[in-house]
Amino acid sequence: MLHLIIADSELELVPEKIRDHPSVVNYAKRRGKKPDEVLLDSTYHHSALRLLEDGERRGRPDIVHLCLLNALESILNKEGKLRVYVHTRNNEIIYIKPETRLPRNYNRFVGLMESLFKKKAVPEDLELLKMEEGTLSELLEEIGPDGVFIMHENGTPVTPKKFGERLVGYNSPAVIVGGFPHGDFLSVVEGEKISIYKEPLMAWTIVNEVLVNYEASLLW
Ligand SMILES: C[S@@+](CC[C@H](N)C(=O)[O-])C[C@H]1O[C@@H](n2cnc3c(N)ncnc32)[C@H](O)[C@@H]1O
Repeated sequence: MLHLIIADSELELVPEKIRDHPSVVNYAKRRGKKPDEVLLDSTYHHSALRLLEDGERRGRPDIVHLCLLNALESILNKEGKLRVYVHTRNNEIIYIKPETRLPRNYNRFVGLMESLFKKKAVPEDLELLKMEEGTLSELLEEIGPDGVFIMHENGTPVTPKKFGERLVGYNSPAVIVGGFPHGDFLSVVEGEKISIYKEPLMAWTIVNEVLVNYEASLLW
């Protein structure tokens, strides 16, 4: 079983500091919601983001959406060999049941995340997605992996194929991918840093490469 963690993800409700900014107020009104009920989104809140610390990297629910679509629709997940978690910059953890079918449409995904922030579990009966407070270290402690790998452009260079072959040597490895567009991890955890390409790649590309190469070594 592979544990995939999308870590330090830029997924959050609009922070209090910019809730009365015109870009936020108008956006919330258009969507029939209150400013404290909507996700921060760099596409719509670009001018307000400049007022926030780390504003250049925040408000990227699209990264989480693409990583989750790729992971949940993977052969590895369909074979029951994958668990996926999202850890956010504000130390929330989203637990996702493998049978979850996420909306393909981005706007519907945003609506789903907003209701998860509000209710802490969606749908309330099945709890396919559940949100709890927790740091990345606490999540790792709970999972108890026998290997921790941090995907990082400055890590030890390994080809994707060789990395897949290495991962199958573990019973339940954890692989951490950054759910942010620029810069480095905010969380500090122990683990082996791995680079699978000479340049930085998008988080969802790394997710695909890791899952496909692990699957190839594990199943075929
Ligand atoms: C878009 S990157 C993060 C931003 C990157 N530091 C930059 O400034 O361009 C998102 C994540 O993908 C993973 N990643 C990106 N390139 C990688 C590479 N060449 N090898 C391994 N992981 C990589 C890392 O986990 C990283 O945190």
